[in-house]
Amino acid sequence: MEVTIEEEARAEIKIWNYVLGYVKIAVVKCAIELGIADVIENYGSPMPLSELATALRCEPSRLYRIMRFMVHDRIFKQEPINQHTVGFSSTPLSRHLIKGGEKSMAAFILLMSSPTGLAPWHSLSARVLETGNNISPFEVANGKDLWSYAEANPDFRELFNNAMGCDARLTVQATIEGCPEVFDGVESLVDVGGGNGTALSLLVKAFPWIRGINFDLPHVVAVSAKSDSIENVGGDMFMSIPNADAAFFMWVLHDWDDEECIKILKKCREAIPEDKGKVIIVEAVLEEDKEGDELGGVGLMLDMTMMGVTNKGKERTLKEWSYVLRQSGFTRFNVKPIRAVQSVIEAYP
Ligand SMILES: C[S@@+](CC[C@H](N)C(=O)[O-])C[C@H]1O[C@@H](n2cnc3c(N)ncnc32)[C@H](O)[C@@H]1O
Ligand SMILES: O=c1cc(-c2ccc(O)cc2)oc2c(O)c(O)ccc12
Repeated sequence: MEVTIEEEARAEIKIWNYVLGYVKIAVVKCAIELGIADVIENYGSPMPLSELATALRCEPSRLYRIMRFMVHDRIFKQEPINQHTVGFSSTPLSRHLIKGGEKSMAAFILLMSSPTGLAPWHSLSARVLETGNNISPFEVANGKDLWSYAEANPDFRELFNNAMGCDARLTVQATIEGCPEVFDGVESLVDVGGGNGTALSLLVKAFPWIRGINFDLPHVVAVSAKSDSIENVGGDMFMSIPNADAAFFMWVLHDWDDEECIKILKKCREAIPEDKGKVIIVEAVLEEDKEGDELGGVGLMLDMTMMGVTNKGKERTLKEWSYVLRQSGFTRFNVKPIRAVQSVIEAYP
């Protein structure tokens, strides 16, 4: 088939985007480390380069080049201050770079751009080969699987748990806004693999009738947030799960293969009441590839991440979720899309 000049031109632009693909994460890492988004947000009106450079103690011409890149990528806006000067302003995107902000993804970006975060990507091809077995690129690079490595390295554990907390804040907010009815009548909720407790603390705040149990590996809950309405319980979800009206799983089942998910979900069935119990699963549901479906593209990148960092984890289609749930003894389920890469799946015994 004939290739048009436009197609060839688009291909060349696209290949340069792959060649220089690391630049975007390098620049946002730099912006987070310098605190650029924090300073511009606090300034409250368009901030001139000279003041930004002074506040951050940066060399103005190099800071200008960083800002020019981020304005081009629509991270910041450039707006006139007067006839002669322009200043930089925040955008919804730049607010994700504010450290500790409620929409912050800063800790996630710091995880992904850290040496440990980048290490898995050097051995993805080995994983795909027939000889690749079930050892993840993460384990090849770090000598241990993700969970054992996190247990042995407190600094990495904190980086990882803080990164997951970033997503939890955004996704739980989207869940609360998108399908609050899921939590009606739920008096006790166990968050299985709840990490540092970010998700559960937001859920009990939004739905104050819920008594929460944050359940994770013992070394994780040892440093999880403490509160009156949440009990932290350490254990292994493959062995047993604390009893509750409902079990909540966010970004946990995609870390495991079907057989492992079925084991976990069978333990979960034992933990919830047969009549009014349910599981609430917050995970991506992959769909057929649709042109321009940006969220679908994020789901597929997440699937690559699962291939890189877990030994057997993967993202699942609706058919694959249906298989896992039915094999675990759940008779019916529904899927609720929310404003996130994940959807909310409610499944009943
Ligand atoms: C990707 S994180 C998700 C954390 C949290 N649900 C969130 O979305 O922010 C997966 C969690 O599963 C936990 N986990 C791994 N193996 C586990 C096990 N055998 N029993 C209980 N939790 C486990 C990890 O410690 C980690 O906190
Ligand atoms: O988005 C992620 C990223 C990771 C990750 C990346 C790099 C590393 O060196 C370790 C972990 O892990 C994730 C994960 O386990 C998960 O359940 C969801 C998302 C991510």
